[in-house]
Amino acid sequence: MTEENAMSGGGLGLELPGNVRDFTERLPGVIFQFHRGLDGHMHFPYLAGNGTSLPGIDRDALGQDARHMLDRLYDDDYPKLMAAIERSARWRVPIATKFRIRLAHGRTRWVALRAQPEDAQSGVLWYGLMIDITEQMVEEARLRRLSDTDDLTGLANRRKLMVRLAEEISRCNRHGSPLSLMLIDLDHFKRVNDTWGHLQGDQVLIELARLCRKLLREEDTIARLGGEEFAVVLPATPLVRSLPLAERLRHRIGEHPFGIEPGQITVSIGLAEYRPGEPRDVLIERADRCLYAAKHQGRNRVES
Ligand SMILES: Nc1nc2c(ncn2[C@@H]2O[C@H](COP(=O)(O)OP(=O)(O)OP(=O)(O)O)[C@@H](O)[C@H]2O)c(=O)[nH]1
Repeated sequence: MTEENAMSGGGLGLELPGNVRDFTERLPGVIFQFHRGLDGHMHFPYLAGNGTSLPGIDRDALGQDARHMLDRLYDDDYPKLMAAIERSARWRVPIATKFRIRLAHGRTRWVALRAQPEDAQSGVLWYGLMIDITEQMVEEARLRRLSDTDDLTGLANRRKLMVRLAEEISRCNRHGSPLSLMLIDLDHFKRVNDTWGHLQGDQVLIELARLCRKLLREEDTIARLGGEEFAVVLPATPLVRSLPLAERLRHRIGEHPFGIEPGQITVSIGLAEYRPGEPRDVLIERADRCLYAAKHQGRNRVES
């Protein structure tokens, strides 16, 4: 069978436009054969497509050595792709993965790769395709940001906080590192709204978020749980360190003008340190009980 016949649409009577090379070079992606030899050497015996996903990468060089592409992968993505290739070679299962690649002029593109392995005389041969999915990934990241963010303050929202807390708890249980959870609630916020109006109330919430961001570390996740309640996840922080931090935060908030006058805005804070093995909700309940105690004992205070 000639190359043309093989691609001619079989019994459907469809004619391939032009020759196969013209056809493949117009595809909005790349089709390829990828070979890994018994000695581990990798190369692309065949590579065709309009190449939009690979500008700056010399195709002829890839025909000799796949490293010309693999060397451009992001550090995090390289081991992921290597593991996918290894798994596919060992179990003869298809590869379905995606990775980021650095192209000419500092550009980064996301590439989706699908490939089917076959036994080859001197190793494994994959037949596959690569498609540029950068736009889709950018849009996904935008939507994820939206669904993780509190509209008013730009902080993480409750959903995001729960995810981060679960991640940090699992890290604690694995490595035994300390973790604190801080719940912050504005005192008499209803009075603030009633006295200065809801818009000014909103400004207070925005300013409080800014102040927390400024006073806390980059690794700390600050979230607005809703209304006038906030939470902070403090990784690698035992109570002996989070307690003075909470006191400092409370103090700084109390003396901040907030566009009204200093002393009008105060917060109550409940603080709890994670106990290894404890479920997430129990930690939250303990911090919440401390917050309740702080309110009950007169507000503008920290309880742990
Ligand atoms: N401006 C503004 N106010 C909000 C928002 N969300 C909740 N609030 C107000 O926050 C107030 C919360 O009132 P309460 O739950 O009684 O609590 P509080 O007045 O802060 O009293 P304590 O918490 O007991 O000190 C209500 O007046 C809500 O309307 C918001 O997004 N913007």
